[in-house]
Amino acid sequence: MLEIIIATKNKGKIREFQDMVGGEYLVQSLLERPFPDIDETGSTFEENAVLKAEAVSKAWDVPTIADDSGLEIDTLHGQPGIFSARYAGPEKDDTKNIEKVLKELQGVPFEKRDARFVCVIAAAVAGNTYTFRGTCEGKIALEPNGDNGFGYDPIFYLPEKGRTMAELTSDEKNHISHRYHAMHQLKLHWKEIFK
Ligand SMILES: O=c1nc[nH]c2c1ncn2[C@H]1C[C@H](O)[C@@H](COP(=O)(O)OP(=O)(O)OP(=O)(O)O)O1
Ligand SMILES: [Mg+2]
Repeated sequence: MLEIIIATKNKGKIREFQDMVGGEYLVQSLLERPFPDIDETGSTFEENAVLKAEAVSKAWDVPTIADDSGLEIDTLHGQPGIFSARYAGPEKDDTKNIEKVLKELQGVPFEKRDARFVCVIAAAVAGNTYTFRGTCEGKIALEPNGDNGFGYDPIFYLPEKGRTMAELTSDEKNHISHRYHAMHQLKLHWKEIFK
């Protein structure tokens, strides 16, 4: 079976990639293929995704995809953006990150709470690297709801669904998410990249 590495230890991402890529490929993550933490020193999602994908593909010599993603909030001028994982501190605590967002948005009315999830996937294969971007538009809810998914899902409200991302089934999320849209772009180019 062909192998592909998903260059992350984030269990939420791993689950979603396994659902989206699994089947034809043996999908491995950095839980099975250990790798030291990679400093995300880039200033864009693209730069960080490339850093992660190239470091891991060089070390293991296996086709690798990496995901750099985050939440952009309009009234915060796009913050936390590439700093989403460590917004409330270095421990990458989802609950604390959510609390910080809700605090920053205290008193901001619903119509001014527009936000989007952004996902950039970098694919590093045989010395070449490609990036694909996907987004998902929504609103920051007034309080958390639901316990599916990960990260900021409990406060990411989807007006057309009438629910937060964390209230969707994984199957529903995997058909509308920023990660799905980035993955869809990658799949359109899959044969050229993974030949
Ligand atoms: O579907 C999502 N639903 C909710 N929240 C999400 C999602 N996608 C990204 N996010 C948030 C989580 C984290 O706060 C940040 C990603 O940060 P990011 O650096 O890409 O990931 P990470 O450090 O957890 O793992 P790694 O870099 O090893 O892949 O954005
Ligand atoms: Mg990270």
